Amino acid sequence: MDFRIADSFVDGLRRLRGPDLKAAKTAAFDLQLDPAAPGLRMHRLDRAADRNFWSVRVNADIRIILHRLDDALLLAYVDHHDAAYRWAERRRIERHPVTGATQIVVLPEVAGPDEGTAPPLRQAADVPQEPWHPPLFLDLTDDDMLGIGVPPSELQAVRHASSPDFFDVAERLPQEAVEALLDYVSTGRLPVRRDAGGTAAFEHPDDGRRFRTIHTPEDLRRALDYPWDRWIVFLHPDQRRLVERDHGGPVRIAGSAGTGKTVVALHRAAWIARRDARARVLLTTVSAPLAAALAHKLERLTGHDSDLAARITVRALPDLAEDAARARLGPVRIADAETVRAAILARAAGPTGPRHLRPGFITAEWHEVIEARALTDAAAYRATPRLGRRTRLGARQRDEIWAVVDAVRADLADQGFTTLAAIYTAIIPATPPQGLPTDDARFDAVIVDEAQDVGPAELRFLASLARSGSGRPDASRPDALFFAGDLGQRIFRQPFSWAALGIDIRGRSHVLKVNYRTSHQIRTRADRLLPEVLADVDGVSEGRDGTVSLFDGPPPEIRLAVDETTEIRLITDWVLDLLDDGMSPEEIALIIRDDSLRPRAEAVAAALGLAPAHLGAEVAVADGRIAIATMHVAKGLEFRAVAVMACDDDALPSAARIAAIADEADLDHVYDTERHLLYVACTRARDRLLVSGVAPGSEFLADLEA
Ligand SMILES: Nc1ncnc2c1ncn2[C@@H]1O[C@H](COP(=O)(O)OP(=O)(O)OP(=O)(O)O)[C@@H](O)[C@H]1O
Repeated sequence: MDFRIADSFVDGLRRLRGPDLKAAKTAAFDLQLDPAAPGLRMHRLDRAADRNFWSVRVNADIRIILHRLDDALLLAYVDHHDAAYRWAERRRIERHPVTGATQIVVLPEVAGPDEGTAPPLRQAADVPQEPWHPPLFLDLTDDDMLGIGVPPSELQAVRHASSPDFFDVAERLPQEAVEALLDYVSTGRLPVRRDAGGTAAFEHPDDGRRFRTIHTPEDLRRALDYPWDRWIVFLHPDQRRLVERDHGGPVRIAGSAGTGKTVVALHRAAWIARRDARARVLLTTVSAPLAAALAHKLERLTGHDSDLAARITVRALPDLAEDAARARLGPVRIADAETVRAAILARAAGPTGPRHLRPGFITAEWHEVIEARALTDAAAYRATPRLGRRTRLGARQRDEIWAVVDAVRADLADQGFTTLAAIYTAIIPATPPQGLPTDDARFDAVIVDEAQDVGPAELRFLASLARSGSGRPDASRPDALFFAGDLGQRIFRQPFSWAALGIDIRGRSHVLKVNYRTSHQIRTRADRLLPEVLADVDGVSEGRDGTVSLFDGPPPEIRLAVDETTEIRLITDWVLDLLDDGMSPEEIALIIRDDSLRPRAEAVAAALGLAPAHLGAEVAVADGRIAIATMHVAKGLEFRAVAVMACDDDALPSAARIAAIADEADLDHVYDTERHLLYVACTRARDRLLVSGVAPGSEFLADLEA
């Protein structure tokens, strides 16, 4: 007997509390163990249009709605008695006549006011005339719509849907149909239909979005443990394919913010570890707070499976490098940016320093080129392309710079410091097999999130961590390297060629297109900050066109105030409205460009009478507190409502950063990353977004408004 749960069951569970929730889970486990157990008091629902719906008594008030076939049970829904019955009476579970996908169809003829097909009629006399909006899908034939999975009963409603009411209709449609219709609205074309080729019931690729087959009690426990996290149980068919496929070499998953790249990376790690009971997997990312967030999510995904958890290492890239360096070199102390700046200044401005090169230029060259690539000798530096830094440097100038770099490295060593380049040089094996990390220290699969911010030396280090059958690192081995990232969110690193370092993802780059996080209105607005197609140095392009959000919400607000006090007041009022609407403080974040703007965010919290949670490596979101985060820290987080505040003309792009530019060509890099920062900040919002500043405001706001 096949046993499954539906996403609607998980949604129902999410609304239950305390003893009801516990009892519903217990009943679900009992059903899985023995659906014929007499204690379950199961009976067929006489008034349901679908004759396979049964009710199971959980306690005096709660009922599970079961869909029962001879050879399959599906936990379809759970709720208080009357609501559960009403749900079942209005639905039918059926296979789509054209696509073959199994769908939960809402029956229009008995639809209630919350799910009626026609908008209510208004009295012409007392309601102002609303502007007329043309139907969006009049040009589509029935066959077109059936081909994308619109249930036959919804053809009329879809045909007449216009932009203001599309999402009302969409609530009754299966996700695959909503996605295809939105794609049609944005591109004028229907997506090519996935041919499911005569799959059995519940085995169509789209069925995985809403039904999950449960094989063991452990499977069920995992699915019900955190019912509020749908991604743990239900994947989009594209996500599932990328997780479970043999890619035949290094692969990169792209997609704009909120399309589930991290979710795919997490599932991939768990999938590889489950597939091979001896596999060791590394799941890594670019900073410690992001790694902590990954570890937390992975724990949810793997549940109590301690063997699985033990074989998946989650660690931030800098920490991995430091661990490896310690193992090789003993205790290490890495020079921070300020120490490096001071050391360069002392050498470059001294009597032997180069005449025509400013210390600021050398410092940028140190970070962007020399350290990022872990260069150790002048010849390598001379031969290095300087992407993103277009000032042409002759061989003599490069030698002059190298002389400073050499001296600075020696000075730092005298002070007991090492540099990242020294670390990477020590830990990246140059000529195998000498210097290889032992096999125990390497991994069968290396999975990297936020890959857009990985630098060249880090990429080589990652490749060296991939284990192969021969005992040598072999990054081209299928499954060895899996990257997830978005070029539009590159905020730390200069671009560089992955192919030149032997990591060739050409032909293995995939773009996710369904945005689960951000409302249609917020996503389309934020997307205006970036070009439709971004390409990396190797010419691999990532298109953002055709991306869809599955829900809608209020349009984002962009407001400029005459001064800081007025801005603080307008944000305070905005948050008060949200709180009045029932949002909790911890669902709201104030995001600022950098720490210098923190007092303005604190003033908003104070005006609201709320304690702030200053997010960072140590502090997390806390109940009853409003979050304050810089744009860099906000990366990887999400909130129901976000105010991106203090977007003044000198804050974004950062005037301080622009003033520090030594190479005019760096201006592009600074502008790009500042723009990306605003994009990252705006896309942390699920439902509500306010972008504010003091007039005239950041020049980027015009793009958001355009
Ligand atoms: N299959 C899914 N079903 C439901 N929700 C999903 C699914 N996949 C992703 N999500 C949700 O979408 C949101 C964004 O997911 P995720 O963080 O993986 O996106 P991302 O592409 O990595 O975003 P970013 O680029 O901003 O880091 C999360 O709330 C996640 O739970």
